[in-house]
Amino acid sequence: MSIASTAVLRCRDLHLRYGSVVALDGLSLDVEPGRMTGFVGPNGAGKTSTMRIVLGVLGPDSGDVSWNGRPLDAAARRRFGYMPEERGLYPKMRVAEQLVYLARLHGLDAATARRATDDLLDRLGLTDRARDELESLSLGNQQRVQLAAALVHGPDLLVLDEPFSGLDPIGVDVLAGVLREEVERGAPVLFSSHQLELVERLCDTVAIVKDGRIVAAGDVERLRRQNRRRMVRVEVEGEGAADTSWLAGVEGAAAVPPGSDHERGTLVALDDDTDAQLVLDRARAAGPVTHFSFVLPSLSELFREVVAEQPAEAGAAA
Ligand SMILES: Nc1ncnc2c1ncn2[C@@H]1O[C@H](COP(=O)(O)OP(=O)(O)OP(=O)(O)O)[C@@H](O)[C@H]1O
Repeated sequence: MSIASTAVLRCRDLHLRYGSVVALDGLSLDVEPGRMTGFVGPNGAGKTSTMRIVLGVLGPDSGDVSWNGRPLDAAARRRFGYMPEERGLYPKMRVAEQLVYLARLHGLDAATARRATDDLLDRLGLTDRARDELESLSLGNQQRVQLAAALVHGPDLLVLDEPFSGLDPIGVDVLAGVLREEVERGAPVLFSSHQLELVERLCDTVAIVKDGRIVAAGDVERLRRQNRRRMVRVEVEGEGAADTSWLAGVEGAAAVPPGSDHERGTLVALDDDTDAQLVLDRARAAGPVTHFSFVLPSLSELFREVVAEQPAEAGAAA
């Protein structure tokens, strides 16, 4: 798709208030072609508000949104696919019928709408549910239909508000596979999520928002590498990850609480001037060291750091 291959969404200096609550406080965000962008941040940080502005559901108090270098207008928005936070399909309508209907609303002719529907139901593993009423499907399958609704007109850009919430691992894999195909087809994807391991696994780019502003953004791997905080993973034979007593007394070294992405051994965060060899010496005193390596922080660790670090200047009443 020639248009989508150069497609870029730019949000610049968005401000939005709900009464006295500052929801967006100068938020700027790019969604680049060929990339899956994860939009993460604490509850109430401004993700849904930003997405609603992109889709024209809300207007910002100030700031601009452009698409391919031009101010975003209604015609361009009709070519976007949106999965809102409040899922809004018809519970009593049959799955395929509803998708065909939505595709026709987007201007597809009947035959094309039916083809697009069949194709999507197949990709999302829902072919055998095509004739069922939406409300008879499990919540996870209803969510797959929601994604189908955002995709049925072959959009130029996808904006998805927590598309993975509540899905089982197979549902996650199915949705992730379809989204990856969409990115490869030429439609960049912006999705919000609180599942940071998932974002790290799926996304090329991440934008971290806090108090209505972006506090870190860019290539996920580069952000992890740029992080100035050094960490080592240490495994001491016979010592469980939870037992970090051997580290006691090493100044400028702190055990990071175990998480699912670093279950083996102990992850130790080092201050700038702490010598990692001191940690190794202490570990060897506790027992044979079976593993010692420097590791990059995970996205979750990065998130905690940038979200905790930035002073909360805005977001409350002004
Ligand atoms: N309709 C509304 N009226 C008043 N305040 C609102 C409204 N919608 C959002 N807010 C406030 O605006 C701020 C940003 O909310 P938003 O829903 O954009 O955040 P979010 O990052 O999507 O949060 P979450 O991760 O919890 O979904 C919050 O302080 C929220 O309470």
